[in-house]
Amino acid sequence: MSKTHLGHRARKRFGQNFLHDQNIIEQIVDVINPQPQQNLVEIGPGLAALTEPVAERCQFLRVIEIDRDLADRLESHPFLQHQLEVIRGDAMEIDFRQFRDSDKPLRVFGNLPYNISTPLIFHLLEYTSAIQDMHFMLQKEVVDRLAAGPGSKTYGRISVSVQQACRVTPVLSVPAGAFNPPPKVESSVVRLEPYTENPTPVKDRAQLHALCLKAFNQRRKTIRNNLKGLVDEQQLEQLDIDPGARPETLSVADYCRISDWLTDRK
Ligand SMILES: C[S@@+](CC[C@H](N)C(=O)[O-])C[C@H]1O[C@@H](n2cnc3c(N)ncnc32)[C@H](O)[C@@H]1O
Repeated sequence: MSKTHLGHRARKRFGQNFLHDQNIIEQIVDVINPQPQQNLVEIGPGLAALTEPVAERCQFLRVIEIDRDLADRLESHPFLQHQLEVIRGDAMEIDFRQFRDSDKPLRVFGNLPYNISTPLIFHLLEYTSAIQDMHFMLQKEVVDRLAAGPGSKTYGRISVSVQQACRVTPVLSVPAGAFNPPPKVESSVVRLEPYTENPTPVKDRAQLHALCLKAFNQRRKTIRNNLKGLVDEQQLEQLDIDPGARPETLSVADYCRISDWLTDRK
């Protein structure tokens, strides 16, 4: 356990790095831009660094917190009690469709626990039809991967899967000193906006995710080799894909074409 912050010992296993820099907190809340009556959900409110200023602007919000001590604190918060619905549990197990409201599209935000940020993003991709936007603090390295285009060293499976579903915009760099305890890495805030009119539709997202896992398994190998047993060379050519290309040179649209071919073949 690390040093105390507001009387709470940060728990490593829950990825607890609490924001304490008021200037950065204000910048993040400005980026989220919460409005009265909006349907907001925060993942990992912790000691309410973002919760308080967001609740001030939107009047009511739901928060999902796994740490029982922190959930207790939030439920008895001196001035937020009536503005919060505290959901105790693991965000990875939450069906976000339950928060859908036909008049108020869901907005999700959070300073995410870095130890589960990638699986959590994949979990949230299952609910993009119910979500208007997401703002997350992540390791800078993860934000770079989310935003990377083909040909870049950081372009990989998560870039393809997330960019297929969402517009990705890195919005703010945050130094380690803004947190208590400071993480060992740099952080960034990213905005993810699920497409309403998708420029790269795909028939089955689970198929696309499985395909990308295989395609990027060995980055030095060609796409022909990585997809051996799944798609043969001739088929790749028919799909207008060079079988000798490396996985990081294929576009999101290329992966969607292969994925749809696999789906149709089932
Ligand atoms: C990086 S801290 C951020 C805390 C606070 N929002 C802030 O910015 O100071 C991550 C928070 O997520 C909570 N958390 C960790 N794993 C979680 C999970 N699976 N589901 C929900 N909350 C989780 C932690 O207990 C902690 O409060």
